[in-house]
Amino acid sequence: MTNDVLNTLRHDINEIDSDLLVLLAKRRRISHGVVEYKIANNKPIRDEARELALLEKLIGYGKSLGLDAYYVNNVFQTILEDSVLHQQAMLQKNLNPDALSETHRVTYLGGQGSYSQLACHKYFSRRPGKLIEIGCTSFDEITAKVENGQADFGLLPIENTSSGSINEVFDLLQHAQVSIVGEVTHSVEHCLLANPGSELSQLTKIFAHPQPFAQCSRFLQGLGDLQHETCDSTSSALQSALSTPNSAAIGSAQAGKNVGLEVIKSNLANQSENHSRFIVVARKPLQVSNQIPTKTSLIMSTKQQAGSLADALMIFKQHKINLVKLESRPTPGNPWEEVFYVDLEANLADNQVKTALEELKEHTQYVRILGCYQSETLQAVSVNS
Ligand SMILES: O=C(O)C(=O)C[C@]1(C(=O)O)C=C[C@@H](O)C=C1
Repeated sequence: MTNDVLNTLRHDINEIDSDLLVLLAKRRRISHGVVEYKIANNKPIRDEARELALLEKLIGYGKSLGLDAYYVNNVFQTILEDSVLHQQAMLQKNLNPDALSETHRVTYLGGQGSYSQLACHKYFSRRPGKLIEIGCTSFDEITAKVENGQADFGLLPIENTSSGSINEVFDLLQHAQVSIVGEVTHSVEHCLLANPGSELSQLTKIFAHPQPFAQCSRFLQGLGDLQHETCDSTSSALQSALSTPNSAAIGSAQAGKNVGLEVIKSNLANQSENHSRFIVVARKPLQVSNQIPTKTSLIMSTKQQAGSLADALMIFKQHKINLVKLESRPTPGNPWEEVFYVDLEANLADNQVKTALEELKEHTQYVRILGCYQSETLQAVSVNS
């Protein structure tokens, strides 16, 4: 095949890809129109029966065109997720017009290229407005700036599929005067990044935030006794790698490219599906529409007697409230006493939930609602193909 033939084929592919983008943008605009109907008619945003029918039809049609079911399903699940999350964000904006203003001042950990920045861009891409980014060097600084009004929102990583819960953030939530108003998950693809021309065998030192170190522990063990230097954020790890000979940093390929570092090894995380979940905090709670999947997070300490945690959890069962996360942390100043973090699939505006939370007070020493927010961890509909 000559170069000319390759160029022609690539030109054709480029045109098709552009056409696909035009169609995707058009589809998204139409889906925005559906929200108006759903607001006017108080219908849930998600219609799983419609999604299933749509996927089955598309998979069937795809087969007739020689496209396998797995491929078609994956592509359209992504499109549907985008559509649902955009619709939800629009509905929330409609319900909280003052709180979700045209300018979002957002604090997050690190600066250019940090995973928190990527998650921030993802979250606010669905919430149009001017984004003013405030990179911070600690989780405390992130919440302090929200508390004192220097920022409208703060983004905090709360858990990761490889390294588990981020305890520092759970502990911070015990005393921070903020409300959880949102969540976003972001896939974290760790790469080893070094100055151009560097080789793995020449490295003597690796810079990273403690989280990437934990999430890539198996790969790092395999490298032998290289020096590990922990940094405040991925952005500062990248800067250190840039200025230190024979060193590398752990970060995303995009972050490396932004500062002039090259990928010398990719897919470093212990789990191939490495995702982080971030919470979005604000000074005041937001109202959450009953038309969208909602989570409520709370902290509670139970009475110091046998069965008190089980009694507290039974209340959720009795009220048919699904518990999606339960985490325990020590209570500061009270050794061996635990405080429990609970995530529920529940909306605080729901009477059933209000009753359950009243009953919960009878079985606990202390309950504090951390926030009620739209759930962005969507369960995809499953298609038999
Ligand atoms: O058909 C609808 O009700 C829509 O809102 C559109 C759409 C889609 O993007 O296709 C989005 C969300 C629903 O869960 C189902 C389908």
